[in-house]
Amino acid sequence: MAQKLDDTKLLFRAVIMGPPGSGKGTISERIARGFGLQHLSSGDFLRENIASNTEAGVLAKTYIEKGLLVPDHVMTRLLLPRLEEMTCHSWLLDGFPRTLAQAEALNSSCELDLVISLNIPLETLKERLSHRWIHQASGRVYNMCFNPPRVQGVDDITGEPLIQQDDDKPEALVARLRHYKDVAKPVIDVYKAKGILHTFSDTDTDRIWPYISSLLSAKIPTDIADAQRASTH
Ligand SMILES: Nc1ncnc2c1ncn2[C@@H]1O[C@H](COP(=O)(O)OP(=O)(O)OP(=O)(O)O)[C@@H](O)[C@H]1O
Ligand SMILES: Nc1nc2c(ncn2[C@H]2C[C@H](O)[C@@H](COP(=O)(O)OP(=O)(O)O)O2)c(=O)[nH]1
Repeated sequence: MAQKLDDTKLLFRAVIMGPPGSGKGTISERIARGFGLQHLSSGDFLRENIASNTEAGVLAKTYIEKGLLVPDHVMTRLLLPRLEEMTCHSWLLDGFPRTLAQAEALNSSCELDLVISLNIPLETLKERLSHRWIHQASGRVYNMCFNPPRVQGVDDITGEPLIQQDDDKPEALVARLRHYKDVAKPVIDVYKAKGILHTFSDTDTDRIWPYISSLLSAKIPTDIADAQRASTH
């Protein structure tokens, strides 16, 4: 159940998990908009730290550039203080935890209400990522079929060129998806054992979304959603 801080404030904490391309970013945006949860993306947070040259950002960059996960102690040192600042907010974490060690660290710092796991067929992931283009500075994501930019090849907001990440290219994908499975399995098992895991399987985000939306409507009391929407707008 949502954690009660005082007589008036209820908080809701959720995690969204899934392999690269499963729609975490797309669905997180819809949840943030529809239910007022603050969307915290580990990738965006790392990019902000890299852009502002923080000590952790400089260190993280050396791993990301090699296509490696950032070490657990760096991630937890970055993310947990950020979550501790959010004591008055309901949030949705995207991209963290990715490993068992990260899940254990998160577990000792807060209690989660819900974990959404996206289980999308491999062929669909390959197809989607081969069409994914991003605006590198902001992390804004486009798909040339699903949500294309207004002008082909350029970011809607800045007009800067879009790029395709090397690890979204077909030759890197299969290894990346296999690696995700190996690392995520024990994390998923932990949340399953806690009884907070909800798994969604389909080839289309638009078909999954109504189920996620009704789950959240049932789990998030209306007064939390209203209060969160009011505080984020
Ligand atoms: N929880 C984490 N633990 C370790 N490294 C992380 C974590 N989150 C992000 N990273 C690092 O930052 C990079 C960018 O993360 P981001 O989530 O934006 O993209 P991604 O790995 O391409 O995944 P996805 O396609 O699922 O969004 C990752 O490739 C990884 O190196
Ligand atoms: N064709 C198609 N593309 C989709 C669908 N849902 C999301 N996408 C696109 C948006 C992105 O370009 C790409 C991956 O989605 P994302 O939200 O970035 O996923 P994730 O890597 O954060 O998990 O796929 C979908 O349902 N169909």
